[in-house]
Amino acid sequence: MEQTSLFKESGQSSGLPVELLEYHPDLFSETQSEFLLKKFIAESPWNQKIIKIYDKEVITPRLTAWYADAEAYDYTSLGRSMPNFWTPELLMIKQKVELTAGVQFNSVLLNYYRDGNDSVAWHSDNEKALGKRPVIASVSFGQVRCFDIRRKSNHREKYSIRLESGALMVMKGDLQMNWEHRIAKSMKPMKPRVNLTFRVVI
Ligand SMILES: O=C(O)CCC(=O)C(=O)O
Ligand SMILES: [Fe+2]
Repeated sequence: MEQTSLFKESGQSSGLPVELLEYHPDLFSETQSEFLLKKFIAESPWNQKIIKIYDKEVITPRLTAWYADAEAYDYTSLGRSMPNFWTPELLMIKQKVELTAGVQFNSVLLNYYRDGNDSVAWHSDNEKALGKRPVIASVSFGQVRCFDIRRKSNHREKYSIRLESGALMVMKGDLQMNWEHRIAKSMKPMKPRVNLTFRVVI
């Protein structure tokens, strides 16, 4: 079973070296973030996926939508659904994120956490299609949620970073190789949050 967060809210500094994680608050203003949050919630083609965990089918506790360049991926051979076409808002955000991250992305995964019951379990984004040391740029709109990080080889080595509305976090280097992350459920009342993770799929 998934647990609620064990960590104290530790502010904006993750404590991790910048070679692994960068945090850029206020990439988008409060007004812009509020506008984009509402637009994404209302207009994205949200899916709720069913995944297998230990042979049991479970419904993912959040909604997702994904977008990619038409030529970015051989979708059919990987059994993935067709991506959606970029919207003007996503292209605007992508451009801004690319300037700060210094990488050009060809896809984005949107996650919609409706309330404190929505979450993503411990994982690392180490799919083959992302390459060995992927740069993943994560933009958050809406409710501040805690992003927990733990070392794979020693779960006691852990960090937690509050992802604020309008902020950009860049994950890179060995982060996906040696660390896992999650957004835990919360007992506190939580308003909606939309997160965008820009990726390069190869
Ligand atoms: O919502 C977040 O901040 C994290 C999402 C995430 O880890 C993912 O999409 O792989
Ligand atoms: Fe992730």
